[in-house]
Amino acid sequence: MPQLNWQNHQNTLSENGFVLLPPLLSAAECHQVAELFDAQDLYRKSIVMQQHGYGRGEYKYFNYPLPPIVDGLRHELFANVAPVANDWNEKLGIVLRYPADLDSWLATCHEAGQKRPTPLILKYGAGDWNALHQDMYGDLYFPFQAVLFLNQPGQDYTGGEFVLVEQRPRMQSKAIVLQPEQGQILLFTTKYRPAKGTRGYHRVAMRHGVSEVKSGTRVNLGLIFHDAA
Ligand SMILES: O=C(O)CCC(=O)C(=O)O
Ligand SMILES: [Fe+2]
Repeated sequence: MPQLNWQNHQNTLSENGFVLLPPLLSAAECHQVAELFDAQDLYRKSIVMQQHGYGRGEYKYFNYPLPPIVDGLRHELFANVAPVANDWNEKLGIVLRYPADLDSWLATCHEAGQKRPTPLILKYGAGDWNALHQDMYGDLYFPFQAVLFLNQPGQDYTGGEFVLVEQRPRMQSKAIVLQPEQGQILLFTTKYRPAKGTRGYHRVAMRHGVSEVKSGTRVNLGLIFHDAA
């Protein structure tokens, strides 16, 4: 991964509950990752979203061992946002602290029975979309997750914006709509973020989804840092 100004990105993530990193992968590298969608033997489970009421489209959970690029990004991102995760838990009065490295955190997940890998690859064609949701797979969770955008909007697909919704307590929700470039990574809140009020911090729940793809194909890589029960 090229050198990033992590201090700035950590601050933005902490303040807003999401941060869009500058493009980190070339178009050719994105293409290679997107092609994994059709690889045999890499996956533990395939989901056809319309069969579950999740929207429309298909996604697949990788099996261990993860492809090196997926594993490398998962480790590098975790190490750089774990300090923000700990700061959030402190602000929200949650006692759990995350270790500095992903392997120690995954060992904790595995000991608690959350052993199945959660990184996934999603493919949407025209008419496909992803309903607003949260990716919880057990009691243990990490407060951030990431998506890597593998196609170029306007060129490879139209529509298919990434949508974040903040469910503010006793107020109407706020929507954030993003259309990142190919090769960008978005880090965002998995469950809730701390927001400062008059009496300290309170929890603002966040959900994410994808608006309907109007044309073309949109493939994304999802990186979730807790494993699944
Ligand atoms: O396709 C997307 O951008 C959303 C993927 C998603 O929901 C996830 O990675 O958890
Ligand atoms: Fe998701």
